[in-house]
Amino acid sequence: MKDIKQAVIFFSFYLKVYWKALSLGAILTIMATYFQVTAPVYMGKSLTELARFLTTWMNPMTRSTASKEHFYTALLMLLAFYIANAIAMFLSSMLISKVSSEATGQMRHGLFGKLQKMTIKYFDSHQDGKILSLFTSDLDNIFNAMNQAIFSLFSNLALWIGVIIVMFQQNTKLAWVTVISTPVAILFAWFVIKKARTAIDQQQDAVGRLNGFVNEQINGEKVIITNGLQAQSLHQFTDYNKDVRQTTLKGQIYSGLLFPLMQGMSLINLAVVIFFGSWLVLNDGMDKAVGLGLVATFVSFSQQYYQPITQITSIYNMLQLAITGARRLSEVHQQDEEIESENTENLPYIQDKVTLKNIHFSYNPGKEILHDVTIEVKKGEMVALVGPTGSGKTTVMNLLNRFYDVDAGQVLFDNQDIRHVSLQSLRDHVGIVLQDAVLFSGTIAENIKFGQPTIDDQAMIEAAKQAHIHDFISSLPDGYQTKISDENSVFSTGQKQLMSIARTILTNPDLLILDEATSNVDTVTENRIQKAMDNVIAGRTSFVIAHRLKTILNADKIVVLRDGQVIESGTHHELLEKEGFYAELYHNQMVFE
Ligand SMILES: Nc1ncnc2c1ncn2[C@@H]1O[C@H](COP(=O)(O)OP(=O)(O)OP(=O)(O)O)[C@@H](O)[C@H]1O
Repeated sequence: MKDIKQAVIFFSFYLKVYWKALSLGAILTIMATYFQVTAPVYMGKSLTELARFLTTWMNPMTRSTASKEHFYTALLMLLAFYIANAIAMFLSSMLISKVSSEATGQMRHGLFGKLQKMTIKYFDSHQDGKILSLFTSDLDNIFNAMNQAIFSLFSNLALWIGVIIVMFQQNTKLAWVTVISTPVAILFAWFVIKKARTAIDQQQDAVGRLNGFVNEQINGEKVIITNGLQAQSLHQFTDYNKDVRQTTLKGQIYSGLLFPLMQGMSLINLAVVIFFGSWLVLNDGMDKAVGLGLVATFVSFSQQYYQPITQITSIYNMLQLAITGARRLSEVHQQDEEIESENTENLPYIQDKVTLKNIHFSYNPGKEILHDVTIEVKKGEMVALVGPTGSGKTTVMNLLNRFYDVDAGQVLFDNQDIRHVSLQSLRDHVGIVLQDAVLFSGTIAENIKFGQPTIDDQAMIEAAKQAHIHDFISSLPDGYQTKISDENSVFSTGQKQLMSIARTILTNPDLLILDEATSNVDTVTENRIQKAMDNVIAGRTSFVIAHRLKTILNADKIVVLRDGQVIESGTHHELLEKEGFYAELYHNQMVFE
């Protein structure tokens, strides 16, 4: 029920601007229904007129007065009503399709826009695949439901009500005979739908498990091949696949049962209507020609009456999927956005220092990750953060860029708390080089100039030179215009890293955060990356997350983190002399270098 309420709010929000088109669609549907339910009356009339004509014509006394005029008029009306019905249906469905595609476009836009305002916390805690499925399966389900199911639901409901009204106008007894079996049909349909739904849920779970497995295996293919685990992988796949096959079959059997079941009910009902109709004509003293027409009319009504029940039950799943999709999209819209403080000022350039002051921080309530952390970096200096995995180095970086807000303490640029400056100006001042270099589809030039497309080529080339990647780019046939997404231009991790360093150099950040990434590359590339990093760091206020201690020997200050606490800090030599945790880390690493 809560889902349905949420879906109604969601759809009303996106559909309210289309109220005129939707009202017109509704009027056209009602008109189409009127034509459709009135047509059988003319069919009956034409048969009555034909019977009357034949009776008059077969009697030699009255033959001269026999006329087919009324028969032709009724036939023409029948034809006109069918044509009018087809035109109104066509216009209405075109209108609904237009509204559906435009509204889905708005939903897609709204979703993407919302994601752009979302906190990093959201992306940290939601899998990429799940976010992507909002754009693919959820929006597809919503579009299909709006385009087919909602239109079908409305037009079938209108048809159902219309048929009931016209049937009772035509003949109450036959109308009761036609509708009497409805509760049985709905009960059957309900039972089958419930079974089908459980089976389809199981099928979707099985498909989800299979996809998860395939995704994991593709990502880990190198490990599988190196360890010769292909046969085992295939064996596991066979089990997942079997599960999907079995649940799909079960789901299809139940959902496939619905249509023939309703069709069967409709045919039984038809036989009952013909039987009682003929009985009524023979025993009710009705004019035989009128009676024949009436039975023919109710044969048609009986089919029309069952058609909406069959259609509505068969679109139930489609509607259910759209309701789920609307709930999932609504949940995204309810997520927190990045908090832009009131009275925000622009962050001035650093004059003296950047400080993390007595920081306490937790991602989730009750589990503090950083405990009273204080770190200071003077303008133009480099501070290196070192510590075992999970000690909180990346978390410090997240706080400096205000991806998360601190629980207690302050992040200060000079004496300015970053919660009181605009997010945009903070992000303009801070440049980040991440461990995993991210390149977007487009050319190399577009990637280096990312976010500042108007910058001139000379500055871009200069940045690439400082990042030690210019020579490589120049050696490519298309140089800076080489397409990143091109199948033929697959760049190495090191090359991607250097390009992203060039991008950061070009933004000329006031504060640089560098998540050192030299573990995945060969020694030559590692040296080039190191030189590029030295270039980007030179004279710049910077925080470096160091994984390899030999790269930060020249840092102005090394801060050692353990379990979210600063346990030591000083220069490399000072820390070695202390013979504490850092000295131990350093000696241990040097053994492997
Ligand atoms: N998004 C998150 N939500 C909840 N906990 C998190 C999140 N990110 C990190 N943590 C937890 O915070 C702690 C510190 O993690 P952090 O990534 O800062 O460590 P790190 O020193 O950078 O580690 P590494 O050297 O392995 O990158 C860890 O216990 C980690 O499990």
